[in-house]
Amino acid sequence: MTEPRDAIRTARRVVVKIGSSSITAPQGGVDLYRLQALTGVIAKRSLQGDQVLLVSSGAIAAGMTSLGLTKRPKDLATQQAAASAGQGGLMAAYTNALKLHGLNAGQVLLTADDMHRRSHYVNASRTLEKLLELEIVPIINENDTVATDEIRFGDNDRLAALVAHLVNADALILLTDVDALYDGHPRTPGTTRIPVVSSMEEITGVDISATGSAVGTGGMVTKVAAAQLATAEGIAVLLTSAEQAVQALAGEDVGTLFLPTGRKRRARSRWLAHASSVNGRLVLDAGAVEAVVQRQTSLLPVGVTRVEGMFRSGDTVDLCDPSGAVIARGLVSYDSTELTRVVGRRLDTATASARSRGGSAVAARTVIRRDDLVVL
Ligand SMILES: Nc1ncnc2c1ncn2[C@@H]1O[C@H](COP(=O)(O)OP(=O)(O)O)[C@@H](O)[C@H]1O
Ligand SMILES: N[C@@H](CCC(=O)OP(=O)(O)O)C(=O)O
Repeated sequence: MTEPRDAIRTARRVVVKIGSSSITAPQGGVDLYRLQALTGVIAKRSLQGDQVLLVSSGAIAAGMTSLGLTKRPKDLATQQAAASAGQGGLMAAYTNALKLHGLNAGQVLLTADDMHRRSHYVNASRTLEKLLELEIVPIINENDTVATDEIRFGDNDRLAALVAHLVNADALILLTDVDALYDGHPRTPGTTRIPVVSSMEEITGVDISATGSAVGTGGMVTKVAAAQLATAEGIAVLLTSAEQAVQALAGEDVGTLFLPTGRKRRARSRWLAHASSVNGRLVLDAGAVEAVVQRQTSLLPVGVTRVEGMFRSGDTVDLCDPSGAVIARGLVSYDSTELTRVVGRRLDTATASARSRGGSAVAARTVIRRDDLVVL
């Protein structure tokens, strides 16, 4: 019988995420000792022939010393300045540490837009694939210096899950300053480690609200959300402390293992379901909901009852059932103004109807092709 943690031990492509608190000091600056311990673990796995990508936080915390700060800055501009001052040194530390093992590191800084836009996403995927092919260890972080409050990931746990989708990883390892998810705040007496989570419902009552270290951002909430994102796409997730990284990668019974809850889908579907940004909503009638969800057919104008939001052809829109619940997502082949003129019409009558209603003809066509649709 296979052990659940074999999924981690045997994974060929692994995304490891390390939090700020695990590679920097509480008052700022890179903690070289702990960074080298981490690179030792990554190098061992890489030299075994597996592919490891590292998502590393810590630029802001690393840059605090250059700015003369002893606390993580709260405002965006100072965070960006700290990240700018810190990212170079952080990357240099990784480059030097991996070199000791004969490995090269490649820096990849991503913005939320790189995930939202299909062309950027595909481009990022190509870059990462090339780095892996060349046996260069990708070291990924958010491009903090150009991110604004509205368009930032904010936490690297989500970024790590999206990177795991992007490269179709077999496993995601979230390394932090606590050795596992506990059934309450770990500082509360009597709380115990949760070794395995098979479905997110199992942990709905668990208190994950307390925030963690002085330099970290999301606490446990963002880690559980990241685990949910990755496991939904068939990726096993192991959450543990940086100190237990060796045991975690060896498949030992440490940390919390989140088992895959969904099947691996096509790359395009993964992107549509989790990374693309949604620009509008189409409300469908019951027949169209059944066609899209059960029979997985393309969506035709006749099944659309309402168009909400302003979008262009090629944008992502949510599909809702008559009660407004989102049931699917897809790439729409009409602008919103065009689509408004043909909703509810059969393909053969839509063109004429559009001409009579709007003046100019709209060539009636499929609203969303089945290949451009993902059921949620
Ligand atoms: N139920 C829980 N189990 C374990 N840790 C928890 C729980 N609830 C909150 N936490 C907190 O989450 C923290 C980890 O988050 P954070 O400091 O943001 O880490 P990182 O910098 O690695 O991203 C832990 O230090 C812990 O205090
Ligand atoms: N991009 C930021 C990290 C943001 C973040 O998610 O931090 P953490 O909660 O420590 O993983 C940085 O490099 O400082």
